[in-house]
Amino acid sequence: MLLMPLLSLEGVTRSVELPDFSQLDILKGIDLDVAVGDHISIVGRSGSGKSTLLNLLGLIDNPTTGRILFDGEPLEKLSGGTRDRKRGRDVGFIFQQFNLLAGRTALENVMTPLLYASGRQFWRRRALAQEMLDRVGLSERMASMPDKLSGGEQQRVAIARALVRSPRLILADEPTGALDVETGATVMELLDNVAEQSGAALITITHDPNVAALARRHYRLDHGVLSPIDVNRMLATSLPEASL
Ligand SMILES: Nc1ncnc2c1ncn2[C@@H]1O[C@H](COP(=O)(O)OP(=O)(O)OP(=O)(O)O)[C@@H](O)[C@H]1O
Repeated sequence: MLLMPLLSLEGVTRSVELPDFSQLDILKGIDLDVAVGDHISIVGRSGSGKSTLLNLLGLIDNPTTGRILFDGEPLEKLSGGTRDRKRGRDVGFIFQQFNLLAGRTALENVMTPLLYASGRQFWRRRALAQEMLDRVGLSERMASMPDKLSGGEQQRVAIARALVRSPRLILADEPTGALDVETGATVMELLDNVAEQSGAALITITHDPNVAALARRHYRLDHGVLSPIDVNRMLATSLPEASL
């Protein structure tokens, strides 16, 4: 029996109207199925449409045409409030610049998403945040402020925060972009492991082929067109970033 994908994009396009009333087609006919436990990478150069696609994958924007299904349910059928709750509960975001709250400890940062949870997750928020920080290897740094943590440690706090509500989909937008190569590789390995342990799907959007290579399925976004790629061949031929 085939498992139903967690997230499906069917013929998705996204266009905007420019000030001169012409139409800019940013995303063109995108088909993508993301299953529970998948790790997908999407590479693309600047301006290829990565952020636009991320906003669709993250249940933030609507396609211009085509459909997005989450758990087999078309998103256009959901009210704004239901969609917001689904995003809060089921989608975790990780960004290049960590986006931690300054002046709040690592533990408080990780607890923040649980303030919007209900029931057990809300009442157990401190213990759940402690468990998550432990899983990313920061049990000794729970009381530290972000500005006292290294870049790699800050990104591990951000990973703990993204995963603390046990989302089923994790979107990582240039997660290693602000880290040196070695720290970036360690952080990606950790992210891959904790996502897998949680049974979540992980989508990594990056311009870096080495980061993309860590995923199990690889895609390239080029002028709004998404196509599968053989990332190992791309690495072997050492194509420069501009040719992604
Ligand atoms: N609302 C908008 N109005 C006009 N043009 C837009 C709008 N949103 C995006 N674009 C254009 O669409 C293209 C894709 O934008 P997008 O931000 O998705 O690219 P990107 O791949 O994320 O780029 P980068 O890696 O530089 O952030 C760009 O040329 C951008 O200027």
